[in-house]
Amino acid sequence: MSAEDTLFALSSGQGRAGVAVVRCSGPATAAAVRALAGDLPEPRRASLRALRHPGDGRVIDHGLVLWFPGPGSFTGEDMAEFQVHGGRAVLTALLEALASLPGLRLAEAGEFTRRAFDNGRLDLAAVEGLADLIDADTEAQRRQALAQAEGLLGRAVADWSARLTRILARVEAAIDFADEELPDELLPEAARDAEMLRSELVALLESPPTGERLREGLRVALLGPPNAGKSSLLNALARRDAAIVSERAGTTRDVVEVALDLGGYPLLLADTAGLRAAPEESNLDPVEAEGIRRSLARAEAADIKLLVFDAAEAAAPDPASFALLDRDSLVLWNKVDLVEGNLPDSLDGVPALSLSARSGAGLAELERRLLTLVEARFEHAGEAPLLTRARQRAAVADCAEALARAAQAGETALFAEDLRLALRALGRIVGRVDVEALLDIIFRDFCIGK
Ligand SMILES: Nc1nc2c(ncn2[C@@H]2O[C@H](COP(=O)(O)OP(=O)(O)OP(=O)(O)O)[C@@H](O)[C@H]2O)c(=O)[nH]1
Ligand SMILES: [K+]
Ligand SMILES: [Mg+2]
Repeated sequence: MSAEDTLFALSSGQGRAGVAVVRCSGPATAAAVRALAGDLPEPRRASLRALRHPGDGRVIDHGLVLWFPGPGSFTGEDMAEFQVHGGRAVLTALLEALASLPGLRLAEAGEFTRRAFDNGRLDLAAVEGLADLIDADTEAQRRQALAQAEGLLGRAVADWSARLTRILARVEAAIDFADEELPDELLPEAARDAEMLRSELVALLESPPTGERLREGLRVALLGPPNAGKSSLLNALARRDAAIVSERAGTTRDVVEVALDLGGYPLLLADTAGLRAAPEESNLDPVEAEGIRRSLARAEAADIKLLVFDAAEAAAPDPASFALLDRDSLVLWNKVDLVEGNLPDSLDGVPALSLSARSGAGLAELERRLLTLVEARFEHAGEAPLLTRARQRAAVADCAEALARAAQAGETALFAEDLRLALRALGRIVGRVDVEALLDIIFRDFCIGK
């Protein structure tokens, strides 16, 4: 597998389509275009050509050819795109024709992007953003992924690294010219600047993990006593029968999770087993007891808890569920179709909504309230979050720790060493150092043709 190989692959989706795109990257690209299209079209302009099989000259299809000479291409190498009719036989013939040319081979998953990275066209954080952009299901995910793919984190890392390098230069000058006349301020200034950077990084680490949640989905859990209608609400919100509903208390055992797009935000909505007070004392079916254990774990991990009660029990809500109420929750009085009169609009200071999973009353209001809660989580500075993955967060934490150690270092030489470690941690974010082990993991997430 050498960079001398020229890669090709179907870059649009698999299966029949109106138009399919086949990409090619590497030194033999120009020869491949000439072999199929007869000539090399003007760079970066779509040109209509008959594409012929180089073996027997038969016309495979008429299509658009785009020629992107390196290094100004996506991969940094010579590249071409063939846009042809997306029939299976057309693609088989075109891919076969390309494979027959010397120096060309089918690309592996993520290999185009890997070359873009190897040629310095993208840093590692941007590669991750690109993977997220391809996977984005909702509008908010798309915005965040695009900002990452366009180098948002890479620019921040470049700024932090430049500041650290200036600090390190002063400390190294203090070491190298220890015997000479140096300004007294050199080391104290370096220490002060290092501390300023450290506190900025700590503030970033302490901000909520918005970026990670936006990639994975905000975790919303439906919790409450058995038969309150949690599974019915899950189905109503998901608009499909994802969970089993029955009049038997204790129907749901395992956590049932559905992915929802709420106003452009990704949610992971979980239905859980009904909670009962002191399950270990009542002789509960062990399967249901395990279900309750899982419900409580889900409550713990949830970003937002929807506590569902039967409206008939609003006067004395079940204590096991009541115990979970906190500022991250919303109370739902379900089955209002069965009760008369108004229900309290809060419970222990937590806002409460009245609704009916059966009639649909109040569901639109629930979605509005939920969206407000979700927006409050995501829209804190109005800007795209810098950190979107645990890997990036860990590297920033390593950098901040090294800076904290630097502040404690008694000796100038140790101070310099910690600053170098801090710089190294930043280099890991963009893939400048310690990159080999990571690459396979990151590029594996891509599909062939990307
Ligand atoms: N009348 C009325 N019945 C409802 C409503 N929501 C749910 N039910 C009924 O209440 C019963 C229990 O509903 P589920 O959705 O299974 O309740 P659950 O909270 O998931 O129950 P467990 O999984 O056993 O904890 C079923 O017979 C539902 O049809 C509602 O809004 N109005
Ligand atoms: K039930
Ligand atoms: Mg249920």
